[in-house]
Amino acid sequence: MTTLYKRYIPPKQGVATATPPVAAPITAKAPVAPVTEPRRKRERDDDEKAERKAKKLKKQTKGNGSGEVELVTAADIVDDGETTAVEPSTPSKPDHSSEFGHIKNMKKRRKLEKEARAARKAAQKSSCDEEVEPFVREPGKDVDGGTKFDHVVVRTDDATRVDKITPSLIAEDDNPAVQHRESIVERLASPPTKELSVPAIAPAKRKAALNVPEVESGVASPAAASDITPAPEKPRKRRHKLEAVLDHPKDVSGDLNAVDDHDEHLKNFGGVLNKFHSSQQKVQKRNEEEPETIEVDPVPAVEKRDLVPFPQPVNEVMPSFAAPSGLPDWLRAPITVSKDVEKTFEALDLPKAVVELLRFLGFSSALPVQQALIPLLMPPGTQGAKFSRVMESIVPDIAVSAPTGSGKTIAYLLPIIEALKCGNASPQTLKALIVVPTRELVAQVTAVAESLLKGSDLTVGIATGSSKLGDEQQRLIKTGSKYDPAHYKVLMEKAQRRDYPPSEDSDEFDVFIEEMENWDDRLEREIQDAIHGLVDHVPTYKSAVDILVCTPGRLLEHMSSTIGFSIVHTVWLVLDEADKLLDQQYDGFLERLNDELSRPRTGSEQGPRERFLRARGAWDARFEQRVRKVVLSATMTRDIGKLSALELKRPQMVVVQGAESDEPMDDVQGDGDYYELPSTLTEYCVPVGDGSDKPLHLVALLDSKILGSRSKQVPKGKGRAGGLTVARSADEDEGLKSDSDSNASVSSSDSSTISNDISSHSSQSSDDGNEDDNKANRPSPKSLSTDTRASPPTILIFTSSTESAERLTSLLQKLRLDWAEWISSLTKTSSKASKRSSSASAPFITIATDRAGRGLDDLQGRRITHVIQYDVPHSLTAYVHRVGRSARAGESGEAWTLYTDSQARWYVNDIMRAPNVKRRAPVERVRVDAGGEEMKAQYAEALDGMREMVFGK
Ligand SMILES: Nc1ncnc2c1ncn2[C@@H]1O[C@H](COP(=O)(O)OP(=O)(O)OP(=O)(O)O)[C@@H](O)[C@H]1O
Repeated sequence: MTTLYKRYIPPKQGVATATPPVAAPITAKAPVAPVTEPRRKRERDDDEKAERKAKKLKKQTKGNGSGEVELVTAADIVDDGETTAVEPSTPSKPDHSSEFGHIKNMKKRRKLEKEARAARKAAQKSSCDEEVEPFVREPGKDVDGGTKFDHVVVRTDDATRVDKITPSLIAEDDNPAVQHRESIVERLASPPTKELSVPAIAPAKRKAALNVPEVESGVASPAAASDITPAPEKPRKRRHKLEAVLDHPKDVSGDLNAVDDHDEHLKNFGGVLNKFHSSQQKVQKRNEEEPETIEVDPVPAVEKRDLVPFPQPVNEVMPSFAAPSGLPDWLRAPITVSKDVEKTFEALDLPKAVVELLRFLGFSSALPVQQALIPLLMPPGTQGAKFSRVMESIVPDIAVSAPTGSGKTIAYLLPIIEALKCGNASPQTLKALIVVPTRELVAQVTAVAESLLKGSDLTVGIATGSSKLGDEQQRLIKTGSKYDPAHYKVLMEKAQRRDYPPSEDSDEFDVFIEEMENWDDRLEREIQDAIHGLVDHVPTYKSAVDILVCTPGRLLEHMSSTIGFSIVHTVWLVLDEADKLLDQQYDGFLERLNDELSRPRTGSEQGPRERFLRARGAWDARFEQRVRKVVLSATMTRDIGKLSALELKRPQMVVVQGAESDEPMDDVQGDGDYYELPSTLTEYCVPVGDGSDKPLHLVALLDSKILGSRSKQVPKGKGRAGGLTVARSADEDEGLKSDSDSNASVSSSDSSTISNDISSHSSQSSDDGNEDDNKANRPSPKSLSTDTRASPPTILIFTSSTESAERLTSLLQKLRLDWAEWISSLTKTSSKASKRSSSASAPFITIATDRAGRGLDDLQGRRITHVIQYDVPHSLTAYVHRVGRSARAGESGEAWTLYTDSQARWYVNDIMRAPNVKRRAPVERVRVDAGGEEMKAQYAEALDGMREMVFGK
C-alpha cells in the first residue's frame, strides 16, 4: 500500500549517504494494517499497558457522555500500534490522583496531561457540531476526480476543513519528525488554516526545484516508496489515530476490527467528509472557470556560440591628456603670442595715419603683445580689426599677461583711441576709463595717450591724489548754464531752507530734515553755481575729457562727490596692473565701479538720441553700448575667484611668451600663476651677512660694479668701499650655511682683487673656473656692464619704506660726497624724483619705495639700466615688477638684490629658485667687500651726523 502522507524519519547520523532513503510506511491501527505493511509490534511495559487501559476507560466514559463525538484525548495520540521513538521513561513516584498517575515519567505524564486538556477543550468546542462520520479514502486517488493531492488531513475537531498538504510544504518544515505529534494536537486545537489548492507537482521535480535532498527531507517519491521495503527494525514514531483514519483504505477487508473502526470513523466524520466533498467540488468548479496558472520565471534562452575567442580591445597607444586644472577654458587655453614673431605696424593693416604716427613716435615694428592685442581691440569692422561689424555685440573682454616692459600701454591705448575717434558715443561724456595703481603710472600712461592723440580732438585727463580735488573737478568737468526757471526755483528754495531753517513746529521742518540728510557736495556745488549764475538759469555739467587716467581711490572720490562726473557713458574700462587692483587694499572699488557702469541711465544722463528714441518707444537694448573691459598685468593672476570680481564678459586671455629662452614655457611648474622675466634681464644677488654693514655693501656695489670709472676720485683720506670678489652662480652653492661661511673667507682672502677697474674684475670673473658650460652663453657681467654702461647708468634702488628710502638717501650722500648730486628719492612724500643730475651723461641714482615698482618706464626720460633691491621684496610678484623696471622693450638691464643671512632661505627658495618663474638664466651670486676699517669708521661718522640731524647734539 502506498500512503499519501509520508512521515519524516530522520536518517541515521553519519550514515546518510550509506543508507538509502527509506520511505517509512505509515499505517493505521494494528487491526487495519495493510497487508503490504506488516505491523510491527513491540512488547509494552506495565506503564504503557496501564496507560492504554486508562485511555480506553476514559474514552468509553466520554463517548457515553456525548454520544455524538468521539473524544480524542492525549492518550489516543500516544496510542500504540506503532513503533515509537519515545525516550525511555525514568522511574518516578506515581500520582494516583491524576488520570495519568500511573505513568512514572513525570515529564511524559505532564505532557500527556497537557495534551489531554487540549483535546478536551477541542472536544468541547466541537460538541455542538453534528455527528461526524469517519471516512476512509484511498490514498493517492483523486479526491473528487479533479486535482490529485499527495496527502489529505481531515480535521476532526471542527470537521469543517480539509487541508491538502503537498510535499513541498512538508519539505519546508524544518523538522517535521520532531514536531509531528505536537502539530497534530495543535491542529486539533487551532482555528482552521487556509485551504491550499496547489496542483500536485511530481515530488522528484519539486525536490529538484527546491534543492532539497530526499534523504534529508525524508519524503520519498511514490515510485521510490513502492520499490523500497521498509526495514522492520527502523524506529517508528507513534501516530495519531486520526492519521490512521486518513490512511485507512476503503477496501480493506479481512480484518473485522478494522471494519468496525472504519464504520465508527465514518459515523464520526461523515459530516466532515461531506463538507470536504462539497468544498472540493467548488474548488474544481472555480479551477475550471479560471484555470490556475503557476507563474514560472522564463528560462533565458541559451545563446549558442561557436568556440571562438572573445574579441579583445585593440592595444592602442592612448594620447596623453593634461590633468584637468579646474580652470575655465579661457584661462586654460589662452591666446599665446611668441616673442619670436616680428611684424611691422603696416603688417597689422592699421590705418595709414596711425602707422605714420607710430613711426613719428619712433615705433616701426609692433611688439608681440601689440601684434596680438591691437587687432582684438580695434573697433569691429574697421581696418586692422579682427572682428567684423556684425560681431560688435559679442566682442570679448580681454585679459593680458605679458612681461614687464613688453609694450602693453600702446597695445591698449592705440585701439581705444581709434575706436573713440570713429565711435558715435555722446559728446562731452567720459568714454574711456583707465585705472592704474599709482600716480606715477597715471602720469606715464597719460603721456603715452597724449602722444597717440596727436591730431585728434579727443582729450585725456588725469585724476590722482597728488592734486586738490577741487582743482581736478575744475579740469574734468565743464560747467555751462541753461534756462530752466522751475529747476532754478527749486534750487533757490533749497538754499533758503538750508540758510533759514523752518521752525521745528512747522510742517516744513520734516522736509528740511530730509533735505539735510541727502545734502552732499554735488548739490552744494549746483546751488552755489546757480546762485552765482544768471537768474532762472541752472548750471549744466559735462565731462571735459574723453579719456580719464586715474588711480582707484581718486576715482571713487569723483564718483561720489564731483557733480557732473559720470561713467554711465563709458564704453572702455582698462585696469592696468589688474592684479594689484584686485588686492585687498582696493576692496570695494571694483564693486562700486561695476555697479555704476551697469546701472540704467537717468533721464538727464541720456543723450538727445536716446531720449528721442525712448520717448517713441523705439529704444532697443542693441543700442546700448556696453563697456568693454581690458585687464593687464605682468603678473596676471589666474585665480578665477579674484578674476570673477572683474565681471568680464566672454573673456579671452592673451599670454605673451618670451623667446630666447633656454627652457620652454611648458617647463614652468605649477598649476597656479606663473611669471616671465624679460629675456634681456640679468639678475644678481649679493649676500650682506647680518646686514649691519649693508650701506657699505651698497656703496661697494655701486662703486665697483655699476658706476665704475664714472665714480669720482675719492678725496684724500676718505676710504672707498670694497671691491668685487669672486662671482659664482648661486646654484653652485651647496646650501645657505656654507654660503655664509664661504663669504667670510672669500672676502678676507680676496683683498687683492679690490679694484675699481671693471675690466680687471671682468677678466677675473671670466677666469673663474666655477663657470660651467651651461652658462657660457649667457652674458657675463663684463658684457652686460659694457651694454649698460653704453648709456649713463640710471639706477633705481628699492627700499622697504619711505623712512628707509629717506635715510638711505641721506646716508649715501654723506658716505660719498662725490655722488651727492646724482642721488634723489622717489617716495610718497616726494612728488617726483628730485632733479639733481647736472648733465645727461652723469649717472642718476633714485632711491624709491614699492610705489615705483609697477609700471614705471623711465626716470626723468632716462631708461633704467640698473635696479638694486636694497631691501628684499615682500613677495615674488613685487620682485617681478621691481626688476622689470629695467630691461624693457628689448633693452638690456641688470637687477641686483642684497639679502641678509636671515633672508637668505626665503630669497633662495621663493625668489631665486621659484618654480613658477621663467627666467633666461639663473641668478648669479656676487660677493662684494664691505670695505676696510677706514670705510667702517666713515660709516659710523655718517650715522652720527644723521643722528645729530634727528635728535640734535
Ligand atoms: N613698438 C614698440 N617698439 C619699441 N618700443 C616700444 C614699442 N612699444 C612700446 N615701446 C616701449 O616699450 C617700453 C615699455 O612699454 P610699456 O610701458 O607699455 O610696457 P608695459 O608692458 O606696460 O610694462 P609694465 O608691465 O612694466 O608696465 C616703453 O618705453 C615704450 O616706449
